[in-house]
Amino acid sequence: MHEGLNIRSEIGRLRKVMLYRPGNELLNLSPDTLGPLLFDDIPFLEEAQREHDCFARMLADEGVEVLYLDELVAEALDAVPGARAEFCERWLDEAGLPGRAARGAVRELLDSIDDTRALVDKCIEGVRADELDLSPTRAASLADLMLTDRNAGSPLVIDPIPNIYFTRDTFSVIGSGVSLNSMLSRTRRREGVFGEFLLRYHPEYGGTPLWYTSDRPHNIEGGDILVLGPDVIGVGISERTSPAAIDELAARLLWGEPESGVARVFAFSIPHKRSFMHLDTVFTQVDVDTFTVHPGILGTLVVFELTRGAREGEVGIRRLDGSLDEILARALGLDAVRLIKCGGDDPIASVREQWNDGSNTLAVAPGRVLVYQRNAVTNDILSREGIELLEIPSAELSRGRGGPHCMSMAFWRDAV
Ligand SMILES: NC(=O)NCCC[C@H](N)C(=O)O
Repeated sequence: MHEGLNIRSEIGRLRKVMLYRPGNELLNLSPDTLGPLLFDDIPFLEEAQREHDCFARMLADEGVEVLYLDELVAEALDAVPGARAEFCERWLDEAGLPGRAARGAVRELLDSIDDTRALVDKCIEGVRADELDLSPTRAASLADLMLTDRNAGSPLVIDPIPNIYFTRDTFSVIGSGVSLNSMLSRTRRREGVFGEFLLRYHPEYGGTPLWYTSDRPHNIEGGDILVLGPDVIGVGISERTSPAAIDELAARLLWGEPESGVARVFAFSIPHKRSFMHLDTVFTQVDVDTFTVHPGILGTLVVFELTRGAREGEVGIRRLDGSLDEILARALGLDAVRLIKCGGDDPIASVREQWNDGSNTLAVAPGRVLVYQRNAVTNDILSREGIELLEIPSAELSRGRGGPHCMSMAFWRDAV
């Protein structure tokens, strides 16, 4: 048993991880909502679940304890009297439902669900108008009527939360604390509520030190945070993560109480576009001195190092010169690191496989990583370079634009 949280690297033997198995929320995706809900296509649910179960089984076979987000949230809500009702109200606020009567009808629907995990799953699934008892006579406002009128409104009163299977993003374990992230998009901000309650009320994880909180105005997402070593993290300045959020996070990690153990924060500026969405779609660590990288990033990077400044509470910032491998070697305290290019030197394979998360790997131990099976060119190169691969079937899971690293939140790793 590994109690609590302990993440001081990206590669130490993985002991405990949090996943979320895709569920009925994917059935509430439709062509018109793909854009705002950040999907590129609609996955075939049954197959996505089969692939995800295979992912979870491979982790378990490696001796990793696999926890599920919805189960943890349900345990948290059951642990404290009143937590379930508080969660429902908070989730309703975040859903942004305009009509008062509609809100009451959704609350009734939630209250009719006995099992708390089923309640949590319902909140992820979304709510359709035809599930509600909201006759025109009960509707209190135009907003209520528009929500439920077959000809005027959308069939969905509350959207699904389909990206929640990317558990990497809404909160990030750093050391034995957590950055509860402030997500950029509306759909992903709604995910934050689940982490918030887990970290507030869960018997084991409640009371975890928070290095950042989701109510902060500056956006930061977990895919941009890589724990490179016991005292050093990397953060992407990206489409999703603003420099101001990194300033705040760094100040807290470097100076706050309780101590985080972090003494250096490397901020990597990456292009603001969907294929480079987060730092972990650009590079991930596969061994003590080895990373797999998107070749598109080589040569274009601006990097800063943030450390304690001279005066209490002050953060010193230095712009770093050098290539990505030199900067990563400096961060890890090594003479050199090896970068393995996603897709090798083939310009089409490299962009195609990066689009399908070829450089988004999850290490279960140094030199042993989970990868998507579909990225054959990259996987072949990694194997030839001596990295042991566990390949996950990935035809459907990849349609959400995230790989094994995005689909997992590591809770506990042994020291390297
Ligand atoms: N860390 C990651 O890169 N996560 C993948 C998130 C994919 C999701 N569809 C999103 O756009 O946020």
